[in-house]
Amino acid sequence: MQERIRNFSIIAHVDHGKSTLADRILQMTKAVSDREMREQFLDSLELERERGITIKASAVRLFYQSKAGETYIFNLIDTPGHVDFGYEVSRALAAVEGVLLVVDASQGVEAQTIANFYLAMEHEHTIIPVINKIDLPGAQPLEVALEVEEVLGIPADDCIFASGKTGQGVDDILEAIVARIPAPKGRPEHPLQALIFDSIFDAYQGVIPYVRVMDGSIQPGDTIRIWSTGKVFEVDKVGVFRPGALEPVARLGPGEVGWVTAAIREIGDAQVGDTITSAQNPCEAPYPGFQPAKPVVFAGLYPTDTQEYNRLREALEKLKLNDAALSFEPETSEALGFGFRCGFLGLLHAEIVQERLEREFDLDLISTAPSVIYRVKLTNGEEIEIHNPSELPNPDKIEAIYEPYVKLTVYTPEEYVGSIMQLLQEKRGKMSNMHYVGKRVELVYEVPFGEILYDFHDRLKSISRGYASMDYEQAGYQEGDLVKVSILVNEEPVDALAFIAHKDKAYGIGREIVDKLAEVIPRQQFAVPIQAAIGGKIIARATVKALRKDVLAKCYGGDVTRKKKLLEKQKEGKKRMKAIGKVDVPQEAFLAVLSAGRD
Ligand SMILES: Nc1nc2c(ncn2[C@@H]2O[C@H](COP(=O)(O)OP(=O)(O)OP(=O)(O)O)[C@@H](O)[C@H]2O)c(=O)[nH]1
Repeated sequence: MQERIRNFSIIAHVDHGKSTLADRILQMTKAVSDREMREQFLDSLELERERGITIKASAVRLFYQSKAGETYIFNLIDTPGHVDFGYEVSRALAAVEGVLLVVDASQGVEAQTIANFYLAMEHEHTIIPVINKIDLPGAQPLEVALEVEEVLGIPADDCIFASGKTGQGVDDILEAIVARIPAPKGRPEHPLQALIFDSIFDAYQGVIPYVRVMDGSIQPGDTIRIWSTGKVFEVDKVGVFRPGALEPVARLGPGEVGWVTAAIREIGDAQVGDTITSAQNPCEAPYPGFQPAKPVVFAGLYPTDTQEYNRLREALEKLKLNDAALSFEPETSEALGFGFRCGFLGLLHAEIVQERLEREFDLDLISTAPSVIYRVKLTNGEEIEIHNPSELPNPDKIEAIYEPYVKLTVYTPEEYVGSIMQLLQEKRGKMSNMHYVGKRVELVYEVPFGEILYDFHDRLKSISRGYASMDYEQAGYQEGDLVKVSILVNEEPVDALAFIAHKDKAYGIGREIVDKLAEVIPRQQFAVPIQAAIGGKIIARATVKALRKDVLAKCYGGDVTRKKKLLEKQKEGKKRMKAIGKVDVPQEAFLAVLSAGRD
């Protein structure tokens, strides 16, 4: 039985066609009938479908009848490709023995192709290179196969040419999965050791951990222990993933991928990365090698309606269960009231969390501009971490400020190298390596993380006509000449608008922000000054001019329904506003810092 199991993931640079290929595999293994088939079947979140990207890894069990006539169980774990979600990729990889490394035949090897390849190598997985989208008119499958050989050291002959769209070559992929990927090794007679690689929260069943059984087996009625918390539960059901459903089975043996219900109510009791073992006969050690997700970007999330604070907390708790990388703690802002400081893996992650909170939990939120984590050495010798720019102490208390750096790898055709180097210089980057791989160049830089957080990726794409790609990893802290810029609206400092910037850039950014705020803050009955300041010194100012007439003035004595309509409309418009003193400030204003001074 165990020798007929194949556990694998699909990894690729973003948009190289993982989800489409997974769809085709589902279809060709008859897991989904042609009638049920819809595009990107595994992307079950509404948001994933709309954005066309995969956010969460999902698992599915398939049956494949090989050309030799034997039936195999395939457990396919789909993974996201965006750099923000690298954590999900590493979790998925801990649960499989092999990967399909998908490379777009018209784009070739890109930064995340390389990064994902190394992740798979670290796990010592079998790698099946798939040159995908060969149906495209611009496809150059042979050249890309040679590039795979040159850059990654995988023989070009190992590559399978395929199209997830037309299905061409997909049967070769299925045969290669059987032939090249080893069966899982687990030992049935050993004590249970199961790795939690994902989990969901169900209102009725509680936390449902998704597991990969490493050793031993698990079945209903077993008493299990969660390794890190020591908590004990009785297993209610176990099962496997069928397309669109959780299907119960009698037991999960070594090498199998499935789910467990055990009336686990507390969200913290079955964390991703933890190990489940037997309470009576525990394994010796937890499954190693999991990197806990570490948020690197922080932003405040506040309900527009202060009454919704508790609902927001509950929503965050539920979401966290489904998203191991999310962190949050209560925060109060003078301007925005009670909310949460939330930690994310990157900006896309932050955006997605906010959208999911609003859609799935029907909340209306204001978010502050995301910021990196600064470290500050105080004059009294103490060292603190700053997750929120408004918390930065006064300059006289600060000895040094340190900002996070990333090791940024850019992979580009050689003709764009000049402009990319210029962009990196502007971002205060320092080159640490550059080498040619055929006609492509790999640039490695150390850059302040805060500098590439906002629009760097867009700018890189635009100056290279979409051909350059990037990947980054955190690379420690370095001292920086940084200052806090406060923003004052109607003479009042607004804590939620404060930001930290390099001294040389602070003036420019401050200028742009006050101009932007003056644009987006609606006119009031009175003129509203907007100012940027460093310490007590005003560095920029702008004014929101006073309204000339009030909305109702023109229907004075007129039609009552029209008047009502106008008031309704005004209320609508207020939805995403926060009153700061006497001034209504819209959501856009809090994000003004994102677009200002970045180019
Ligand atoms: N012509 C052609 N287009 C394809 C093929 N496979 C995928 N595409 C298209 O490429 C785009 C990206 O495909 P996805 O399957 O969503 O890519 P992905 O790698 O799963 O993307 P993420 O989930 O965001 O990482 C979509 O517009 C697909 O329709 C293919 O074999 N041929």
